[in-house]
Amino acid sequence: MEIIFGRNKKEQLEPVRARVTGKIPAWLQGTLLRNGPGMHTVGETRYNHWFDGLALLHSFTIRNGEVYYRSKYLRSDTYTANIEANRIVVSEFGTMAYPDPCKNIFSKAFSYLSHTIPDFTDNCLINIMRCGEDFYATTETNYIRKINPQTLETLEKVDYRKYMAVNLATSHPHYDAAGNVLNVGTSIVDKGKTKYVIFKIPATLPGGRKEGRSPLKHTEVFCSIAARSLLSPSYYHSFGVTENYIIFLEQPFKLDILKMATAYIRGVSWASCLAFHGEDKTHIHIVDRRTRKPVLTKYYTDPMVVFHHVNAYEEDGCLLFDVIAYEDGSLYQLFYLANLNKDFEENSRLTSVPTLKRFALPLQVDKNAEVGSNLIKLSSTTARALKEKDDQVYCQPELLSEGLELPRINYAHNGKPYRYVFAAGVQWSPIPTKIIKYDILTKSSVEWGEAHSWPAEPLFVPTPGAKDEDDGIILSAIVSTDPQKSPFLLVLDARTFTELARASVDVEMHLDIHGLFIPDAGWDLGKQAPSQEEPAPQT
Ligand SMILES: CC1=C(/C=C/C(C)=C/C=C/C(C)=C/C=O)C(C)(C)CCC1
Ligand SMILES: [Fe+2]
Repeated sequence: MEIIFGRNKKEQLEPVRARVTGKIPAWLQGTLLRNGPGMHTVGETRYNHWFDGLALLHSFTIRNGEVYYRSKYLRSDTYTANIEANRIVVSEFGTMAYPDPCKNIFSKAFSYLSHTIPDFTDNCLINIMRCGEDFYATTETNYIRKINPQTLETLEKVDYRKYMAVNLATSHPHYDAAGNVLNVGTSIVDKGKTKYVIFKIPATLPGGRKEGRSPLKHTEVFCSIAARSLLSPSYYHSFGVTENYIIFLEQPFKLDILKMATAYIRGVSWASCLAFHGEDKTHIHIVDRRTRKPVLTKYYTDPMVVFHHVNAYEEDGCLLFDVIAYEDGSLYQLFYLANLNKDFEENSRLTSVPTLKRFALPLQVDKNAEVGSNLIKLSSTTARALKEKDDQVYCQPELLSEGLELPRINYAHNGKPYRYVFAAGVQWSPIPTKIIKYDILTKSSVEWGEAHSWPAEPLFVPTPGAKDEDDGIILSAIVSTDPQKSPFLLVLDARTFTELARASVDVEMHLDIHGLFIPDAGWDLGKQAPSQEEPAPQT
């Protein structure tokens, strides 16, 4: 297992042609571009956590039934500094690094005092974001790196702080029909306040694109939500949107800012500054996209930890949202490389199973409704929302399914009613062994799995002109634990989950995290996202 997780992967700079068996649909032309950690050892030094590894971009270009694979390390400043020093010199999630080993405790104290909130890494290893014509590798810090999606070359380093006060931002943005990006970041102790900042990056610029003009310069703050605590904002990995609302969970999985400010001098990692507070609630914030203001009702639910929102939509005056929830914050613990060794089956047992849960929130709370009454009258869900005193609403979710992670949907249904969740199947271990299509309507699922095969996040690509939600294909990169078996790109019929084709490559492929598909014939943005351009704010 160590071998698969922790061994440094070689780049495949020249595109290699894959061996295709089966038949790739003729309409499927484009590039599957994905990101994930590929190098965990630099010289004699080794990262502690799988999320620390240096970003390795890889792509499968599908053209006329053929598939070409290539990969390249993101030339982040972090990568360059590490390679030049031949050791890890930049801190990551689970590894604190010291650029100058000769520094004594006094100079360490000085660098701590001069950087209360330190300069974070630009090792953007989690996802790929599309911003108009441009593509960026993303992580959760204030940095993103522009990349060339064809050659996988690394371009500009973008610091979100140039455009707004955010120290962290998710690697799971949403896109509207026009391709505008909506994302959330955390602004830590800025002008005495800690806030969750919802921001928008326009896809296009007024007057069109000209050399040197970036849509990022036109980033605007859409709405801010004050954190409940100045020094312990919640950690979050994604958020949800419907046509008219944004859903943000302020969960009891929190970053301790004082611990972070002293982590460097104490010699501990950022990960050690994250903690689950089982005694706290999960606060559900709803922002109205039309007014750009938070809804005043105080919705909350039991303590939980959510990394991935699946989808959300509005139905009969209610807001429904689906998430993959855990009962504690133990998931990230399992990805320490020390646990991902040959005994990983015993070491890496999830203490809480990822559970697909549906929440339903009443958008209007009847003033005359009795305290304790259920405000949800929908026949489509058993989720409840109990009225409490002082504008408070306690939400009890419906449990839909267990053992799903890395959820994807047909993005044309994002923010709208939908039926299917495509996800990786995980049970007691965090490693996916199957790909699942879960049908929310019938509460049934179909699966794809093969011995020794670990699938990556399954991505849905719609058939051109498709009417049905599941009319399309699923793409997933499959890595094998059997050294005799080459990794391959799997192409499934999304309707039946039968294999249409596989494209095998004789390379040592890494396990990746997230990515996107770029169709060759331009990206018809209108078909990728459902909602319309936001109206001007009403002030
Ligand atoms: C470096 C760094 C961070 C990195 C977090 C990362 C890298 C998270 C990865 C999460 C993944 C891959 C989740 C998958 O579901 C923090 C904690 C935001 C804050 C401090 C600096
Ligand atoms: Fe994610």
